[in-house]
Amino acid sequence: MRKIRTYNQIASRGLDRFSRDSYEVSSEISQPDAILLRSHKLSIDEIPQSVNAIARAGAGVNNIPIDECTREGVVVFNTPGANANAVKELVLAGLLLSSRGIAEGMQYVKGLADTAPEQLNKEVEKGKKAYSGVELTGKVLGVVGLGAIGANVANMALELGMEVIGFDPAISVEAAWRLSSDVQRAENLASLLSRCDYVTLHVPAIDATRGMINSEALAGAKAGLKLLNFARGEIVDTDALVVALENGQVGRYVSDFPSQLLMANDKVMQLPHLGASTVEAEENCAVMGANQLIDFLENGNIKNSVNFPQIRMERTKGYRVTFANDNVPKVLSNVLALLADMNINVIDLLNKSRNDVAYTILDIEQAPDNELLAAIANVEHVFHVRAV
Ligand SMILES: NC(=O)C1=CN([C@@H]2O[C@H](COP(=O)(O)OP(=O)(O)OC[C@H]3O[C@@H](n4cnc5c(N)ncnc54)[C@H](O)[C@@H]3O)[C@@H](O)[C@H]2O)C=CC1
Ligand SMILES: O=C(O)CCC(=O)C(=O)O
Repeated sequence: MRKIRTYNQIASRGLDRFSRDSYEVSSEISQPDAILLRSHKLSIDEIPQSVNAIARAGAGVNNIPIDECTREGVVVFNTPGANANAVKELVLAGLLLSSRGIAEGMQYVKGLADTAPEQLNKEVEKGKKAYSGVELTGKVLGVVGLGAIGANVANMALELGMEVIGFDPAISVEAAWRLSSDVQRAENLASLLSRCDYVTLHVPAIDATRGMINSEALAGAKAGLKLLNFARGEIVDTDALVVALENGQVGRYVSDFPSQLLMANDKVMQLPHLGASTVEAEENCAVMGANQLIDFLENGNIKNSVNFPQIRMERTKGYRVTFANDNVPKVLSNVLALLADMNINVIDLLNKSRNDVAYTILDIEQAPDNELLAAIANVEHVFHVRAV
């Protein structure tokens, strides 16, 4: 019986992927084979030795200690694109909320609850001028990060009649294909900020992006910028934002990563972390995360990992062993020599690498015993071995 430890609310369509005959799935397992989670901030102490894989049902993996996982041979997955549409739709709401007095107008109407019915229409008509706004059509939107979400947002904004400028120095070929050729390319962040009425952020929280919207960036922005952050709170330097809101450089800030510092600011709209909170996105992410875990636990295949190479080998016959090692010469040949010395025949093998990590799937003719697994683990530079 394999064991999956969950954190957060995971959609049942995803959990149902684990057959009850072969898997135990619960939020209370102490020695799991794998972890399935959403935004829970996972500390290294919550990852026991038994864990071989972690799946993040979502895009951002800044809640998982990736480097430590890699060193321990723990494969970390995410679910690229599975919640992109949900975030795109909330960005649309953010664009509208920052352009029209929707939220404030609703508050105003609620405040008229005690008004006599025959007076209500008169009061509403009298007060409405305070909540008028501007249209999106014809305005310029800057999209920072043109991955699954950013590309969706950029294409949607073109449909709304906006002019769209994108910035992404590391855009993937796949993402570039998804993007409309009408999206203009900014050479750098400063150039994008200086030209846009609205800017929406869709980058991961990594060293290069933390605090990227700082006082220098905001000083170069078009005055009255409407800034949307549905990526991660730490991408915006909140102290710098407070100043920019005060001096009018930023006209509106909408985010689903609330900050205590911005609570009382009338120009700020803060939501709970709701970008991916739709039935559809939660199901897509849970199903994709569960499928990836199952294929890894049962076959050693890796798809959509953020720290290990993509690898898949068809299962035909024999017994499967996988191992991970430092990506240096001679490790594979040393393992094969060891198997030859033990008179074990290899049926098939596949080896892939990514940065400092190499990973091998090996199908052999006889069932691997503990002696064989220990011998492979002892080969210099091998740091993880598993009989699958
Ligand atoms: N509010 C919410 O509920 C959600 C928030 N997110 C956040 O949105 C982020 C993006 O999600 P996806 O689009 O699915 O990821 P993705 O990986 O498809 O796209 C991220 C893009 O950012 C680009 N990028 C990286 N560094 C950059 C930089 N310095 N400047 C400009 N571009 C840069 C990458 O090249 C990539 O194209 C996630 O990492 C997560 O933090 C994702 C889903 C839901
Ligand atoms: O699971 C969630 O609700 C959060 C989604 C998210 O932030 C992400 O996918 O990066």
